[in-house]
Amino acid sequence: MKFCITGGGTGGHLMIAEALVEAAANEGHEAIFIGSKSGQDRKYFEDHSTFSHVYFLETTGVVNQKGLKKIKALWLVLKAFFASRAILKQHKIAAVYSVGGFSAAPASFAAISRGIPLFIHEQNVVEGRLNSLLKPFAARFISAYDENSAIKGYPVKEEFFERARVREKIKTVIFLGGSQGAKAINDLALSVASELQSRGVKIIHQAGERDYDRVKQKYEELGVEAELYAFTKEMPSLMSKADLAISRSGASTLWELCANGVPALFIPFPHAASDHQYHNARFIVQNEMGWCEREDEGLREKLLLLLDEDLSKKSSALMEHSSRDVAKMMILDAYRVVND
Ligand SMILES: CC(=O)N[C@H]1[C@@H](OP(=O)(O)OP(=O)(O)OC[C@H]2O[C@@H](n3ccc(=O)[nH]c3=O)[C@H](O)[C@@H]2O)O[C@H](CO)[C@@H](O)[C@@H]1O
Repeated sequence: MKFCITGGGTGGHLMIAEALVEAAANEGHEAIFIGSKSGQDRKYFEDHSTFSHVYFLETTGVVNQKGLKKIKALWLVLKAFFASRAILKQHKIAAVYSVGGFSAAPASFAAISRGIPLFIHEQNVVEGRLNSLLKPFAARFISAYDENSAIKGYPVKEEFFERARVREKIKTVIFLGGSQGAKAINDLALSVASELQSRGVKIIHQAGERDYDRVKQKYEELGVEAELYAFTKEMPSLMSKADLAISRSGASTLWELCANGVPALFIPFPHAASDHQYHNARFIVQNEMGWCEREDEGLREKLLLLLDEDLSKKSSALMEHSSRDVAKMMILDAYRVVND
């Protein structure tokens, strides 16, 4: 069967697109991609991907624009909608899978207008605006936070499951700032680094490209040995070494920690759309699988208090809450819906 996978803008959406195209290929299906010239879509898929064809249309976000800019953005979406209709027809697409983000709009509306089943993957607890708008027209709306979702769980790479283990005592802490790094988390790490070292707790720290040099220098000044990264491709092995994470609550990171069994103190990015990182983290807290604190709430003391916790209950609960092969299940489910 031929799929079209659409959406993107940031890594959070594009990684799901990547998981889906790989799952589709493993099941013997073909997939094309429709994304945008803006955002990171081209960086991900232009030169190298499992997609048979990739299209990057000229679109920008509509929601946050005003006045003339909004009209121009809508005009671009309209042009891209007609281009997407033609692409879907040319490739005889049987199903469109949206991973959200503004670049999903043209191909999603094109699917609806052609009567092609539309499937949506929502990464966050708070629905994106486009996803909410399209939900009533979708054949499926997949969300890891919704008990009624046709597929349970979040597409996470197998390596995170393979290296999973139940955590008990805290011997290693990992600080994670999301794909961009987070200054607030870097500052927190530096404020507790000496104390951690004196208690024999090892530090792994992903600081982000922008703040890397400053953080490196500060660790040197403190005389603290930390395993420091700007951006790393070794996330599965680094997470597996850690017993506790101090992390932003971007959806992919959150579910990777879950799959690997690493309990976390989440510190949500305060400016995320509709505060969605806070709500992602609250989902974990409500299920008694971790902690969440706002950036400004005496974080150092709270972190130090956590160091004596026995993590085994939370760690086991996280592992029980994650499902393997979610991307594969999404593809199998879409195939069934289309062929029923
Ligand atoms: C600021 C913002 O709005 N971010 C959003 C963006 O997340 P963003 O893409 O920033 O963050 P996520 O946590 O979802 O994903 C980050 C991914 O990058 C990987 N990684 C990170 C650092 C590193 O050094 N190496 C590495 O491989 C992580 O393992 C993870 O797989 O999309 C997500 C999904 O819609 C949202 O939940 C986030 O809130």
